[in-house]
Order: sequence, then C-alpha cells, then structure tokens
Amino acid sequence: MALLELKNVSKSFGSGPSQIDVLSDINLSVHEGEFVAIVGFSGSGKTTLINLINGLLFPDKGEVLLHDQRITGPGPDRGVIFQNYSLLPWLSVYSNVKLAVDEAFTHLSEKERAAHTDQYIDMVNLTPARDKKPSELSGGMRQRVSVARALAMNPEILLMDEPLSALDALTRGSLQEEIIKIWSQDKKTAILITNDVDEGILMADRIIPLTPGPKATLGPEFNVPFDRPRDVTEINKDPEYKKLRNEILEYLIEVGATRRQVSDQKYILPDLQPTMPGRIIFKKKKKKETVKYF
Ligand SMILES: Nc1ncnc2c1ncn2[C@@H]1O[C@H](COP(=O)(O)OP(=O)(O)OP(=O)(O)O)[C@@H](O)[C@H]1O
Repeated sequence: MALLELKNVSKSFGSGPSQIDVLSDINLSVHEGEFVAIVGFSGSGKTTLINLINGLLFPDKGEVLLHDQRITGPGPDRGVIFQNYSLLPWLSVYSNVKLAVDEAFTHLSEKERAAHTDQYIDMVNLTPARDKKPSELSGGMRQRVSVARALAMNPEILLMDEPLSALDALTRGSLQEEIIKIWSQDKKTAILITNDVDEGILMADRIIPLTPGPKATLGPEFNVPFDRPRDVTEINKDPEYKKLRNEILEYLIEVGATRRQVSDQKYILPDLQPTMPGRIIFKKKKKKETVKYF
C-alpha cells in the first residue's frame, strides 16, 4: 500500500468568471522511503499541490490519502520546508527548532526535548549559531534551520516546496548534499518541489513533471537510475544523465509549447540551460544571470 496517495485530485480558486482551475485530475502514489521530485513551471500550481498534501488546502474533487485515510489538516506526520524559511524572527535558532519539538513531543521531558533540539541543530552544522536570531544568519543558514526544524519533528513525510531556489549556487549545492545525507540516514519519504531538473536528478528516485496550468496535471514519470550516494561530478559525466535530462527537458519544452498555442498565458520554463560537457549550468532565479555551478 502506498504511504501517500492522490486520487483524481482537482483544485480551483474563486468562482464564476474569475475561477482559476489550478490542478486537474492529479494522480500520485508515493511509497515509504521514496524520494519523489515534482518539476514544474512557474505558477503552475506546485505550492497548491504541496498545500493539498500538507492539509492546508482540500481538493474540490478527488482525495488525498495518508495511510489510506483522508487528510483532514496539517499534522506532525508531515514536515514542510518552504522557500522563504518561515522562521520566527524574534526567536533564536534553538528556540525556532525547540518550538516545533515541544509541539511534536509533548510526552518527552523538558530535558529530553532540549537534547533532541540540540541534536538536530548539530545535524545541520549550526551549533555555533545556536543562539543567533534569523536576521544574523545567511540565507543558507536560515534554510538549514528550516531543515532542522522539519526533521526534528520526525515526520513521516518531508515536503519541500522549492526549498533551495532562493539560494546562491554554491549554498544550494551544499544544502542539496546535506539534505540528501540526512535523508539517507533517516530514510524519510520525501517530496521535493523544484523548478530545477538537475536538482531533481541529483536528489530523487523519480521525477514527475507538473504540466503548465490552468488545469495542471502530472505528466509521465521518469525514473532516476543512479545509485546512492550520488557523486554530482560522476553523474554529470554519465551519458545516462544527459539522456535522462534531455528527455525530461524535451517533455517540458514540448508541453510548454503546446500550452502556449492554446492559451495567452505566459509560462516560465524551469531554470535551465542546455548541458555543456562536464558541467551543470542553471540560471539564478532572481538576477537572471547565468551561473556556472561547477
Ligand atoms: N489562495 C488562492 N486564491 C486564489 N488563487 C490562488 C490561491 N493560491 C494560488 N492561487 C493561484 O493558483 C495558481 C497556482 O499558484 P501556486 O502558488 O500553486 O503556483 P506555483 O507553481 O507554486 O507558483 P511559483 O512557481 O510562482 O511558486 C496561480 O495562478 C495563483 O495565483
């Protein structure tokens, strides 16, 4: 039995002429321990999809099931890492993580909760910054706090909504590795929303494209055949990697072009550049400049 299942899920916002049909007929099964990446176009409904799984939104049609039970709201069984860190600015690193630990582990003593908090802060290498406030941290450090906070709650599923897209290329690369390292230790089920195909190939077992909206739906899945731990340099040299990357890209470009012919809406393709031999190249999201990753 799948751990998480979305069956014929559709979601719209608004009503009458202003109704936006964001997601349509989404079907997805995720098994325990799997790492699934959903790669989508800007504005296609990726966050809506994560919020449906998190229980912050409910489908208009279809159902979202966890352990075969309908999701009725957010719960500690699902840990979310957002793009914008969502830390409480007036609390220290320790207190931001501890707050979540206190909520999730009411049966533990204060001493045990404090030790658990410190363990996860250490896991993301933030012990030296334990007493700092978010404003005193870099973007990468803030995202590490979010990772620690989500994992410290020991969720069954880790939901990541473009967690690294606001970071610079180097920080992004090192956090990708850290998340994967922690994920392999705990073997959590993970769903990563990303607009970066390379990130999906490096991190996930399966990549599933989300087609452009309105009525975005999941496209055919692509299995990632590389063994773990994955060495980014080795993968990058592997002809299988280039083939897989091109297949996913071709699908996204084709589906994007088809949608443009039937709609005036402009879609922004995932941040991608053609592969140069031996390197991954992508565009920085905000500054619109091309950055060499390796
Ligand atoms: N609460 C809401 N009310 C009305 N419209 C909404 C709401 N949430 C999302 N939308 C609309 O649904 C569409 C998809 O939004 P969503 O944030 O899910 O896309 P996304 O793929 O995550 O976007 P991005 O790539 O910019 O992060 C957008 O047109 C958005 O304006």
